[in-house]
Amino acid sequence: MQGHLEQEEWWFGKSSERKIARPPWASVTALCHPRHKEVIPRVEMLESSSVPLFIVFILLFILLLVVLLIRKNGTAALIWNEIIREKVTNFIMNQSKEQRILNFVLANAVRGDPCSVVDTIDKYCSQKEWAMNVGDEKGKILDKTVEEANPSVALELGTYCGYSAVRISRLLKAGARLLTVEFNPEFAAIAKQMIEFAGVQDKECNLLRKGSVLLADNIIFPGAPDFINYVRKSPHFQCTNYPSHLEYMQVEDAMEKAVFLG
Ligand SMILES: C[S@@+](CC[C@H](N)C(=O)[O-])C[C@H]1O[C@@H](n2cnc3c(N)ncnc32)[C@H](O)[C@@H]1O
Repeated sequence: MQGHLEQEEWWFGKSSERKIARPPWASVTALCHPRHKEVIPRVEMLESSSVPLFIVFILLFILLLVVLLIRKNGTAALIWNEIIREKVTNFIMNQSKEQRILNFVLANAVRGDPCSVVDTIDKYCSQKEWAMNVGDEKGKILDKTVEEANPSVALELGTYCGYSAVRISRLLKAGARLLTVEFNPEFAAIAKQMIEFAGVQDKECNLLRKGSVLLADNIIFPGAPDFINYVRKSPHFQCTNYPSHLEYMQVEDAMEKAVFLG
C-alpha cells in the first residue's frame, strides 16, 4: 500500500526508512494518512524564504535592545554618542561636532538673541547630535538658581560650546559679570564665537564671598564625588540637590546647589 501513495502526500517517503533530522527552528507534529493507521511524524521546516525573515527579526530585536540600552544607560549612551557615532561623523565630515553645532547656530539662530542661540543649540543636540551642554531640563534649574541668586558676578568652570554661558548671561542683571573658563582650546574657540554671536560677553570676577552660589552639573553621571563630599560635609556650604536627567537623555542625573555661608 505504501508504494501506491502519491509522492506529494508524504514528505519523506516511507516512515520505516525515515531519519528525521530536526534543526532547532523546526517543529515536529504527527501526520496520519487517511488510508493508514500509521502515525507519521512530520517535520515542519521553516521554508527557506522564512529564514532571512527570521534573521531580520532577530537583528531588529537586538537593535531594539541596543537602542533601549543607549537611552537608559549613561555609559552606553556616552560610548555610542561620544566614541562611535561622533568619531565616524567627524571622519566623514572632516569637522568636529562642536564646529557643527556652531555652524548650525550661525545658520539658524538670530544674531544678538541669546534665547534664540540657546533654543537652537537645544534643537540641534536633541534632534541631531548629543552634546554635553547642560541642556534644557537642567537648564531650567540653572535659570532658577541664577534668578534666585541674582548675582553681580557669576563664575562658570567648563564652558564647552558656550551654551550655559549664554544661558546664564541672558538672565544677568545690567552691569553683572560672567567669567567662564574652558581648558580645551578648541572648545574655547567655539565658545568665543558662540558668545559673540549671542551678543553677550565674558568679563572678570572675584572668587567666593558669603552668599556665593555654586551650581554643579553631572553630579550623578559621570559624577562629582569629591565635590559633593566636600560641600556636603563642609559647615561653610548649605546644599540642595535637584534630581534630573543627563542632558537630552533619560539617564538619571542631578544638580547640586551649594551656597557659601562664609
Ligand atoms: C559638561 S561640559 C560643560 C558644559 C557647559 N557648562 C554647558 O552647559 O554648555 C564640561 C566642560 O568642562 C571642561 N573642563 C573640564 N575640566 C576643566 C578644568 N579643570 N578647567 C576648565 N575646564 C574644564 C571640559 O573641557 C568641558 O568642556
